[in-house]
Amino acid sequence: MWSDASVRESAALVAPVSAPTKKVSPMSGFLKVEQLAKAYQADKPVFADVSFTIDKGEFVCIIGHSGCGKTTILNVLAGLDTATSGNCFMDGREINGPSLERGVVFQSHALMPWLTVRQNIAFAVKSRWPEWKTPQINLHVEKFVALVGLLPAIDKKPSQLSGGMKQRVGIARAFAIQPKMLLLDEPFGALDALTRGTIQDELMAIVRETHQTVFMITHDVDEAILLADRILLMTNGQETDQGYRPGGMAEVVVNPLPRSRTRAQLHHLDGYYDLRNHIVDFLVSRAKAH
Ligand SMILES: Nc1ncnc2c1ncn2[C@@H]1O[C@H](COP(=O)(O)OP(=O)(O)OP(=O)(O)O)[C@@H](O)[C@H]1O
Repeated sequence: MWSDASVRESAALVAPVSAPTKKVSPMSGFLKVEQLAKAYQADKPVFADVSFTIDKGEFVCIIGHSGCGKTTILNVLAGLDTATSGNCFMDGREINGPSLERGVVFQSHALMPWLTVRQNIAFAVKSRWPEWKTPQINLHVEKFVALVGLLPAIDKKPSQLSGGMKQRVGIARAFAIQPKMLLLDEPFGALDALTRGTIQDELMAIVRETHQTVFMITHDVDEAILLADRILLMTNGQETDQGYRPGGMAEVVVNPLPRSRTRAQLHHLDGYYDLRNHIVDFLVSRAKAH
């Protein structure tokens, strides 16, 4: 899933803001996904009839077994892939290509190895605001590098950074273009547990502070419970006695835990185990991985 990450990310960074389109959606919500389907084989769609909305400032995670189509949905939202049928709208406009209105972070950080941290982020900032002069770009870059605690490494190249630091740069870059929406495809998947926890905390703090709208793929149930306001549960496509049934959205779970939750106290909160068991039960008995 990750081999084409740098191509996808570069496309997302350099593409112009999508032009307005005429289609208007009847559903409410900042992001609207309507009856999305993707089929590589016409008779066996990976998923079908996927509809959901995300409100402004909401953090939504999607969970499902490998192959159910999570990355495909994220790529369609990023404008890097097209659905076989259905529509996606953000802020009233149809998504029909990559746009700097949507920041994307992949599992592999997809930094340009020949550029320093500052230059990697400045590249994105210049694409977003071509009229800005160098001092303004530098100030802006420094602000977001500081946000992820990387000022001491700002003039280093990716090869001089640890995996966690590189992932922080990717997050700083996504935030620096001040997108209307952040799309995160397992951004912490390649990190060790300790680093992952620290960056989860940082991401949560920045998201809360900036009221960022986020759509994130994760395989980690605790990560979803910590970060998400709502968790989308997806089933895999499967053969049944009645024939092939495409994958789809089985359930949308609202996170009842207080938004002020932290990683350290999560396990002590009322409702945590009920929520966790519900999601794990879904994955074990209803999601049907192949
Ligand atoms: N270009 C392609 N051609 C054919 N099939 C594809 C293509 N891209 C993805 N698929 C298939 O579509 C299905 C969904 O892929 P996708 O990467 O969206 O799943 P996912 O839920 O993100 O999986 P993972 O959790 O492993 O990343 C998989 O069965 C995959 O093999």
